[in-house]
Amino acid sequence: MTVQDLAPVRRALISVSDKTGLIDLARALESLKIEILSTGGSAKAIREAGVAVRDVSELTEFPEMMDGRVKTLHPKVHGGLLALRDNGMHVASMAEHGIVPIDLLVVNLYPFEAALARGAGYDEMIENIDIGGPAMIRAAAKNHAFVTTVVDVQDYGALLEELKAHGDEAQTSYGFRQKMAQIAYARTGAYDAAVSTWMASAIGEETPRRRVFAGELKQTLRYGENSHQNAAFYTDGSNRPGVAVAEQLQGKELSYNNFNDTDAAFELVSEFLPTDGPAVAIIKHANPCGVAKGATMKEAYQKAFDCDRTSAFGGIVALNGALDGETAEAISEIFTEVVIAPAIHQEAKDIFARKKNLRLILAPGLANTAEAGLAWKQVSGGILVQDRDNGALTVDDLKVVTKITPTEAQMLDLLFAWKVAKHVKSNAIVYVKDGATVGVGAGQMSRVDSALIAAKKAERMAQALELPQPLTIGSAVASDAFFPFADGLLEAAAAGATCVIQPGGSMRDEEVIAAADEAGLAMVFTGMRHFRH
Ligand SMILES: NC(=O)c1ncn([C@@H]2O[C@H](COP(=O)(O)O)[C@@H](O)[C@H]2O)c1NC=O
Repeated sequence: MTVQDLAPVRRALISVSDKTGLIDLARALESLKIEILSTGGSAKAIREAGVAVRDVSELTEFPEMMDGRVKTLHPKVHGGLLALRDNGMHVASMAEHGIVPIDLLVVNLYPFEAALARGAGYDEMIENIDIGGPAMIRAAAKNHAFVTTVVDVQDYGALLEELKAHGDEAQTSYGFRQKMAQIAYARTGAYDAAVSTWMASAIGEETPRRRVFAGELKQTLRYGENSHQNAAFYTDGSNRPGVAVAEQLQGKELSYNNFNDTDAAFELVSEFLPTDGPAVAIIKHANPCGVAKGATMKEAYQKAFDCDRTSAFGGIVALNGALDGETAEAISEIFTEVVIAPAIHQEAKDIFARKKNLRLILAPGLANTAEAGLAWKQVSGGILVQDRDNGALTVDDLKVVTKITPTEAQMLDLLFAWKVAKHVKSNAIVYVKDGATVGVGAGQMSRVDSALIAAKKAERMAQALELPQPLTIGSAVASDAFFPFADGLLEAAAAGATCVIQPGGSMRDEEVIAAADEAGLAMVFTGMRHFRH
């Protein structure tokens, strides 16, 4: 096979489920003197628009049959796509069997992903698995030395430009065909990823022997976690509310770290439903440095900010409700990288318009933290897959293990601390008072250190705010995993915590409970752990 840079396009086969842009494309191809072959519905639409088109069934001399399951699966189609135009034997076979070359394939597939999104039943999903389309795409893309393959409506414009760019005859360059072939294979790969992932869940296969992940480029990023790392953001097609589908209203492009931190902030604040009242989370390096509820959004922000004002500088702020003017004014007082909210008042937009660098993101509603799904993490040579941590508790799930039972107000703070601890890197210790974090210890290798660091931060804030004592005095404390020894719990007690929430389940639970009783603490067990790494 010799690769020609320019390949003529004299015949196209169009078979599209999504008919967007179809007529304009067909008209343009006709004006370029390209013969159009097409399948049932596509051919009908083209013909109705007054453009000349030949039915594939006329070419194959076979009717489309079995509800469209068989229409293009024929040697006259696949031979026309796959034949090497410079191979004598291929050319002879074409002549012998009446196969004509097909130089351009335009296909988009049965809308399997859309059927999945609307929760279609098993039989409907099966009928939405396209067979003939992927077969043609793979054939044409393999023969990109001669054939151009287009699978995305968004590429119609580039195709037409390319066809017109090389003189009077419609031709495409090798580079263009290669580029389109790569996209084509990624499309069929993503399609089969969606089919196999759906199938695993439909048949209750939790750990299928083979798994595929597919992504679509949302944007290239200036760099990754560090400036020497290339990076890009790919969406997974789930349309889950959050950073992937949110709209950026102003500010510089989100960086890799911005995406990561904004996601962490938004997932955390989404733990608090609008019915819980206004809530704000401030995130640095994927850990919260302040989370609070308030009577107003401004109050929630102020309380979150007061947890750790030093760390909040350059942070990511996420809100569970509308960003109003007074909250925007308060946020504007320090340097903030990103603000994300499910609604943004015009007044807030006007205030942030003065802060050109601040990235303002409008999310389409809160994330559903209870939603089931998979979480992926790359390790050397593989990918770890697990269920998303969608664990959630109510007061009824808690077991009081100490002599003292938490009061109703303490219970509320314990549950608040527990929700926050779920989003803090382990070992996580979170002190909460009156619906606001007052100390967060994150990512330490020792639980005792997390308890100590959080308490130290609270002391520092008390000094800065000129409070008579740290807010950890009389606080509720959450530990994301059990206390293996009493020492971590005693550190929290020394910091002034009066009630504790933790999973329980340690070999030394008895010892830890005895220490809690002796320190006069109320303690509840959740029976659920929230490690996060
Ligand atoms: N079975 C086949 O031979 C076949 N060939 C093409 N298709 C698909 O049929 C759709 C277009 O159908 P229509 O032109 O009838 O609207 C395209 O999404 C295309 O990928 C097929 N359908 C399913 O496999």
